[in-house]
Amino acid sequence: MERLRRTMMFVPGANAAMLRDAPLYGADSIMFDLEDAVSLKEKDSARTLVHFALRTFDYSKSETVVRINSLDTVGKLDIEAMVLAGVDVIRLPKTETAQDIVDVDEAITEVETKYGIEIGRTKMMAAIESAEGVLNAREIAKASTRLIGIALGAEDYVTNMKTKRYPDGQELFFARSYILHSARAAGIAAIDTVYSDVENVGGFAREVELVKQLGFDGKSVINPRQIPIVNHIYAPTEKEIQHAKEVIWAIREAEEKGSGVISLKGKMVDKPIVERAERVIALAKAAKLISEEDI
Ligand SMILES: CC(C)(COP(=O)(O)OP(=O)(O)OC[C@H]1O[C@@H](n2cnc3c(N)ncnc32)[C@H](O)[C@@H]1OP(=O)(O)O)[C@@H](O)C(=O)NCCC(=O)NCCSC(=O)C[C@@](O)(CC(=O)O)C(=O)O
Ligand SMILES: [Mg+2]
Repeated sequence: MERLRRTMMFVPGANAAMLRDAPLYGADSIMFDLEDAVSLKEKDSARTLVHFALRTFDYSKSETVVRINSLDTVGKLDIEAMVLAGVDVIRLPKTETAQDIVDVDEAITEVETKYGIEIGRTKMMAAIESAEGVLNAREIAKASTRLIGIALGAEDYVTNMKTKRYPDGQELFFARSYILHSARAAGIAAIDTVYSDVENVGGFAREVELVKQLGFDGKSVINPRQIPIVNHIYAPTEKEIQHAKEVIWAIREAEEKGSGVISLKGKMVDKPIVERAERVIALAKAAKLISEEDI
């Protein structure tokens, strides 16, 4: 079953208390930041802190992600420390081209080889935060077999586009759509950007509704208070769960009879409908609306 990534919570790498408490909030992925949330003079100490946090604290209920600095600054040092600490995913910020991904992939391979770690164990994701990055998203998404997803970084993106973020998100429509299509074409996850106004719960909820409707797997969040809002919006309704169960029961019955298509209450049920039903069940299990054994 595909891993759920409804929430990917940024945790500033230089903040020891936040690193310690991060697993308490139930984010699907915890994203330790060594890039923009860390000042230049704290880069080395943040790297050491995150390395030891990964080796010390129990993050096993979440996927661990580290946002590194670019390779032309201290990115290689970040990669070595994080791969050695066993991080699940390295996130490259401000990805502009497929070559950026190939370069990070090679740097990871070098470290895995040096320390006898299985080649390919460390996964990658790319954050796309500029016009150039968006236009190259299709190639970026297919640039490495390590890639588990691509994400929009809207604060940098709107700056590059000489605009700002508006409540209705129209300025992000092309970037969101293109990133989403690129991810789907490559068979990887698409993660939407952060919503920086933590106090604006209504605005955040509207944005989550929109990106869920578009098809994003989930959203980057910056504060634990945003996690239950995303989980609530991504949770299927009782009616959706019941329908998904009926679809799966119907297709199981059809398969027993040697058929891949069946009619349920007058509507055709085939492969894409079954796939959607399976995602509803996975989301319902993650939201603990049904038990693991239920279906
Ligand atoms: C926003 C705020 C200052 C609010 O503080 P407040 O203090 O008002 O928060 P409260 O709610 O009062 O906190 C209640 C309790 O939760 C703890 N707690 C809070 N946040 C926590 C957390 N993240 N992790 C663990 N613990 C946390 C806190 O320590 C407290 O613990 P305790 O004291 O024990 O009760 C704070 O959240 C925060 O710093 N967020 C992270 C910001 C960050 O990482 N920015 C960089 C990534 S974006 C970027 O770079 C743009 C991007 O690149 C993005 C892209 O690429 O997508 C682009 O271009 O768009
Ligand atoms: Mg950014």
